[in-house]
Parts: sequence; structure tokens; C-alpha cells
Amino acid sequence: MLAGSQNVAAAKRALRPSLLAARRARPEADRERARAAVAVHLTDDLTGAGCVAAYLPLPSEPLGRDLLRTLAARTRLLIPVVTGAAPLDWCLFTETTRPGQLGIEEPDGPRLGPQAIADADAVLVPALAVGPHGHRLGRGGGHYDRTLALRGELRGPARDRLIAVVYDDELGLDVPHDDLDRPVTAAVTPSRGLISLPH
Ligand SMILES: Nc1nc2c(c(=O)[nH]1)N(C=O)[C@@H](CNc1ccc(C(=O)N[C@@H](CCC(=O)O)C(=O)O)cc1)CN2
Ligand SMILES: Nc1ncnc2c1ncn2[C@@H]1O[C@H](COP(=O)(O)OP(=O)(O)OP(=O)(O)O)[C@@H](O)[C@H]1O
Repeated sequence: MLAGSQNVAAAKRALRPSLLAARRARPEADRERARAAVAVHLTDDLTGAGCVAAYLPLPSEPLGRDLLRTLAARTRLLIPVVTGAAPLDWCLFTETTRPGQLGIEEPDGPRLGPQAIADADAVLVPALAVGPHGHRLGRGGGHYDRTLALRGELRGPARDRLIAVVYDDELGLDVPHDDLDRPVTAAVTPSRGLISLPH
């Protein structure tokens, strides 16, 4: 690894604990308000899509299962499955789920293969923070970076719809990044709504 990317990795590691602690400290009523607001911002925008990739949220993330149910009724909704240090695999959303690797729930249905990410018209991406130009801080597995790199290879350079879902105060932070990071093109927050991010 280059010295520069080692510094970036260390800077990312240093940022995560306070962001995770702030999420854990959010009262359930705030989380519920955030999930509901994000659903309002995304519903009309995404229900016209033929296929959307999202994720089964952890309790502290500002995305709710109600939005996933609404989307699944109207679009093909892809949900990730962690398979190790590789691009994420994908399943269609199912109401019943089981615990997967890393404590994240995963759907019960057949695996579609990592290349299914190329089918999505828009991708909802989990993040702990997002910079002003779309650089995102994830949980550190590199899962989404690998996945979005594969999507870029399969789809080519056309303008993409990669939407990070974060709380208001997590957008616009100074997020360290290197060449492996795949910037998102937009972010949604409870109060600010859906915002396009310039590269
Ligand atoms: N909802 C969701 N799904 C996702 C991600 C994510 O950030 N959020 N990931 C993004 O790449 C991948 C999984 N990466 C993960 C990396 C670390 C932990 C983790 O530290 N889990 C803790 C519990 C965390 C909590 O409750 O806040 C644990 O297992 O102790 C979880 C997922 C794929 N699926
Ligand atoms: N396209 C890639 N190919 C191989 N390794 C990669 C790729 N992208 C990132 N990585 C590696 O994955 C590790 C974690 O990266 P990083 O800290 O950016 O994860 P993250 O974006 O926070 O996590 P996630 O994408 O799972 O939300 C780093 O060691 C990084 O070098």
C-alpha cells in the first residue's frame, strides 16, 4: 500500500468512532423522524425506476423498512449480501430475512451475482458521512467501493445515480479519500432532502 493511502486509511479509522457514537446516541424518536423524512424525499423519485439497489438498514441508520416495502411493490429492489472482501452479491428484497455476515440482515431468496448491481437505475448507499464532492465514509470493509467500481466497469462512464443516505450533520464533512474511493453523485438527509453533489 502507498504511504498516501495508508494515511487516508488511518484518517478514516480516526473519524468513524465519533460518528458511530453520535448515531448510537440518537434517541429512537429522532431516528424514526429521520427515517420517515428520508422516505418522503425518496419515494416519488425512486418509484419511477425499473430497478433500485438499497440495503437492509441497521437500527441507527436513517433508512426505514417501510420505504423498502413501498419500493419493492413498485420496482425490482436489490439488497446486498456480504460475501467477504469482494463486491457485494445481491438478492431481491424479501419480507423475511436472516442474519448474515457482520450482523447485517440479508434476504432469503436466490443470489443474483455481483454483476446484478449494473441493473439498478439508482443505488442507495449507506454512509457514516459524505463530503461536499460525494466522497463517502463507510464502515471500513470496502464493500461498496468494490461494488461501485464493478458497476462502473459494467456500465461505463455515463452520469450515475448513487445516493448516500445520511443524517443532516453528516453531509459536507471533510471526508478523507483516495483513488479507490467511488464518490456518490447525490445525498439525501432528513431536513435537506435529495441533494446533487458536484464532483
Ligand atoms: N445496512 C447496511 N448494510 C450494509 C452495509 C452498511 O453499512 N449498512 N455495508 C457497508 O459497507 C456492508 C456491510 N458492512 C458492515 C461493516 C461493519 C459492520 C459492523 O461493524 N457491525 C457491528 C454493528 C454495527 C451497528 O449496530 O451500528 C457489529 O456487527 O458489531 C456492519 C456492516 C454491506 N451491507
Ligand atoms: N476497488 C477496490 N478493490 C480492492 N480493494 C479496495 C477497493 N476499494 C477499497 N478497497 C479497500 O478496502 C478497504 C476499506 O476501504 P474503505 O475504508 O474506503 O471502506 P469504506 O468505504 O469505509 O467501506 P464500505 O465501502 O464497505 O462502506 C481498504 O483497505 C481499501 O484499500
